[in-house]
Amino acid sequence: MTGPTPTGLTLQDVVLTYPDGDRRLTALDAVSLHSAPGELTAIVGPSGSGKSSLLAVAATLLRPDSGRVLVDGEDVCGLTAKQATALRRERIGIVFQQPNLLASLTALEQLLAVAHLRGTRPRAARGRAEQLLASVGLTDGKQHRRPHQLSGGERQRVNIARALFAEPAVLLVDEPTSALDHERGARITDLLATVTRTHRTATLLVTHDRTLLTHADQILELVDGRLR
Ligand SMILES: Nc1ncnc2c1ncn2[C@@H]1O[C@H](COP(=O)(O)OP(=O)(O)OP(=O)(O)O)[C@@H](O)[C@H]1O
Repeated sequence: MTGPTPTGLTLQDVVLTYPDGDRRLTALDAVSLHSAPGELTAIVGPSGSGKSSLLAVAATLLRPDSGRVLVDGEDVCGLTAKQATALRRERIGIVFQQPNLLASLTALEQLLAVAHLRGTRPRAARGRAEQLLASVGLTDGKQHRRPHQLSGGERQRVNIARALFAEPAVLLVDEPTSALDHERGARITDLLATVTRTHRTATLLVTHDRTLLTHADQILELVDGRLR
């Protein structure tokens, strides 16, 4: 590529196919996009259009058949499984549809578990975890509650704070509001826009609900694996 190395997340001509009987199904068909640090990019599209596949490729969970995925200018498609795991831990925050929190841990402990995996010193980790939870609105003792003692929206906030713990360059978010009513969904999308700006993440947000996208910097539509 010519010019300066792009920061944030870049996909170049990404093709992804799945086995489909004796043929192959093309889930992503020459997809190119760029999301800069501090930019919220929304991906919308009907069921089966390839949204989850796109996030999986961006997360290095699936390797594309061809094309390139760059995180802060580094091509991540050729990484070994071990390198890809390290990249996800250090550079990529992932927020799944259903908050996959550990039932026995409090909100604070969910973040401290990440800190432990990363080898962050306990005192520094605790301060940072408390600050992050406060920044997503979890104060007044809620940081000491377990998932079943929190609302769906609050659980999703813990999920977002946890994904931000490593100060990732890229934040990937898959239908974060599907289990929430419209108002709570809108507040989560507002929060994602705010953290994208303050943490300077290149954020990809997959959603089917266009009414939640008032804060997106770009909205890309995926149809049959192609971006429009
Ligand atoms: N593991 C797989 N093996 C074979 N085909 C798959 C696999 N995963 C997804 N597909 C197919 O790839 C296409 C894209 O699927 P994908 O899950 O990325 O779509 P999506 O836009 O996220 O859909 P939804 O909104 O319903 O979650 C679909 O035709 C789907 O059937």
